[in-house]
Amino acid sequence: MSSSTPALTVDGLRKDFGPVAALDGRMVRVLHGIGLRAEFGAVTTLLGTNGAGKSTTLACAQGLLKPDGGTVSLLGHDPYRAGSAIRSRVGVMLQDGGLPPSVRPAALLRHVAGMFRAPEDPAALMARLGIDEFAHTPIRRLSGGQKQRVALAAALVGRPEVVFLDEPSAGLDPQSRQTVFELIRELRDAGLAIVLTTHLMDDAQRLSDYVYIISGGRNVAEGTVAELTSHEPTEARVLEVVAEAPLAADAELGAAGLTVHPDDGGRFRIVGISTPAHLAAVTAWLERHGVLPTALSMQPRSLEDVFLHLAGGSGAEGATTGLEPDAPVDPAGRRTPLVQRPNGTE
Ligand SMILES: Nc1ncnc2c1ncn2[C@@H]1O[C@H](COP(=O)(O)OP(=O)(O)OP(=O)(O)O)[C@@H](O)[C@H]1O
Repeated sequence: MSSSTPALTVDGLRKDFGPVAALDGRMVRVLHGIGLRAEFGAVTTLLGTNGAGKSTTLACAQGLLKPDGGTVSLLGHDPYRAGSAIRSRVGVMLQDGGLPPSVRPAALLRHVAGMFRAPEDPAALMARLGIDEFAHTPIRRLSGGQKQRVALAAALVGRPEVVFLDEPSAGLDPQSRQTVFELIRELRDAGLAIVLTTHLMDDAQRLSDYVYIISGGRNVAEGTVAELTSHEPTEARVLEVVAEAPLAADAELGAAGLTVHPDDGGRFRIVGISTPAHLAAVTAWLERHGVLPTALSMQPRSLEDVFLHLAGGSGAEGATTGLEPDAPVDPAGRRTPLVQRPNGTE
């Protein structure tokens, strides 16, 4: 990343919600000291499971929510207090769009463009994003993916310096997703700071210059995709063996740190980190069982492998690190499981 002043700096960000009636009126802490930087000319991604705290972090970074601790600097200002001083320089695409249902996309984009001194040409933006096909249909009649494209256009029409995109590919078909990705890369190349959230590994891996993985309202890892997927040389590659033989699971392989994934077609895959010891364990096991694999490969570790490892080996959807993100806050600021009662509240 460049050494110039970042577009966005977040340090030690804390956010509490409540009081929550279901928790006897206690507050819940959802952000526990999040830190991040977003540079101009880069796509910075907040990657996390549902409920990790991505949207809350973005809302604080945009000045929509007041932090309960820590600092946020957006274009050199505290966004919560700066108001109009920075609003025209920031584009925001919210989850669920927040679009007025009875307005038509063309009218909406012309209206939003009219609020800025040097906006994009709404017609050109609509053509680029394929909105012209439904430019005169009321927003409430549009599909989720069509609304998503209108929301993106509304975020970009003012020619912002920083753009916040919350789950930008949600609901898009593959072609629209490709168009949106190309546009995001172009904006990045034109020098904009792009901050996006996603829980989709593929989006993060394809788009990001720098990734912050957050879980339970905390930073758990950060780096470029290359750094995150390869900074541990011994864990940089994933070992995969495919064989056509009925097999469910194997304790011997499990003990060696390898997992067996059967599929419907009677094949199975043995997956693990490609250390020499694992390779030796697998080949010895194959020999003992008289199985000749149809494929044996060592692949680069993907962002998903890193993420699942950090999230405790469960699926990306709903993976946790052991404590729920909205667990109550104890007096010392530590999260506690929901079943336990803290002695006090904040
Ligand atoms: N107003 C609120 N009151 C209480 N809890 C809230 C409130 N807003 C968010 N939360 C909780 O804060 C946590 C973080 O929510 P947030 O929307 O930031 O997560 P996220 O990572 O963006 O998730 P998703 O991918 O599902 O959008 C969640 O547990 C959520 O239930």
